[in-house]
Amino acid sequence: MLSTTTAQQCPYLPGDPEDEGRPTLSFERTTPYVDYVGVDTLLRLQNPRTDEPAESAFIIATQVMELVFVLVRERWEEARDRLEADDVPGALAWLRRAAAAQDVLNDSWKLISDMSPTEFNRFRDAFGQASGFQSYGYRKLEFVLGNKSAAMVRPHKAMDRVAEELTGLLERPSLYDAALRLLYRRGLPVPADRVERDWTAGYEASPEVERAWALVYADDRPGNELYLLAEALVDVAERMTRWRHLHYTAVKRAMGGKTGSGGSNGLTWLARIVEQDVFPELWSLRSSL
Ligand code: HEM
Ligand SMILES: N[C@@H](CC(=O)c1ccccc1NC=O)C(=O)O
Repeated sequence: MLSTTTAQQCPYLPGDPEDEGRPTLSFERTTPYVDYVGVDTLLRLQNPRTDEPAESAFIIATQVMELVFVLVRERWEEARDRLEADDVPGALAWLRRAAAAQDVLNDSWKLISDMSPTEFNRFRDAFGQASGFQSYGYRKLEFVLGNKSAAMVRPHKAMDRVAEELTGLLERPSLYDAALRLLYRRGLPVPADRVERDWTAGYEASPEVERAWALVYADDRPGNELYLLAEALVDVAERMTRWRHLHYTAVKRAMGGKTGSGGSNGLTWLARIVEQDVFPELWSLRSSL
């Protein structure tokens, strides 16, 4: 019963002779936790423009995804750098961690996946022309994966730092380029125009690259690190496509086939993106194995 609760039974009450081993309770200013994590700053970012509760969920889901985009990109960049350094086990470890972060990213759709058109309409006017299409965090992810397009830097031109970072990623080999360059160094018949090229150009699938991967798949023993690499890339690719598909379904559910706030024709445009395979040859080779 509550009334009989004594100081000894409560782990937080001070004055207990056996205080050691318990958490610190007094601080001069804020707590070190609030300082380190930036909790006050973080929570100041909650500024819904309407009273519709679904708007709060929409903003938080978007913010959560923007944060996890950063983690996924950092991990893919680590994996890319490990591949460029011929360290396949290192790359595999980073790809595994990236896939775990992608799982969290995909799970965060649950925060808004049941939003109805009526709820969405109650705050849709409030954000004007804002659209996820303008997310530079997402664009960086696409560039690191290898889906390059100079036109996609344009919306960010007025933000010098962002435009510079995007251009930097546009101009260097992607994660997939790094994997193909490694296959080449390991003696697989990757065509020369995939080993050195204008990295700003979009990736085009190639039958020769498919054949090179097929040679890797000929030895599926766990000791073949190139086979493990291929399958780790497929894990990443599948999760990316799943994100796009979850997005597509959320859009279909919340706004049907209406025009997007970013100016696209919405679902029709997003459907084309869902259909594009990530690391295309790693999927096409499965028809001939
Ligand atoms: C139910 C909620 C959502 C709806 C109705 C929606 C709607 C749309 C639409 C219609 C587009 C096409 C571009 C346009 O014309 O606006 C789009 C693009 C996009 N959205 Fe969403 N979205 C939702 C949630 C989210 C969330 C939570 C994120 C996470 C950041 C997000 C990120 C993106 C991105 C990155 C694009 C560009 C995709 C690409 O370029 O391939 N969206 N969204
Ligand atoms: N394109 C969406 C809105 C949208 O995308 C959006 C708007 C504001 C803040 C985040 C967004 N996220 C996702 O795409 C629409 O057409 O309503």
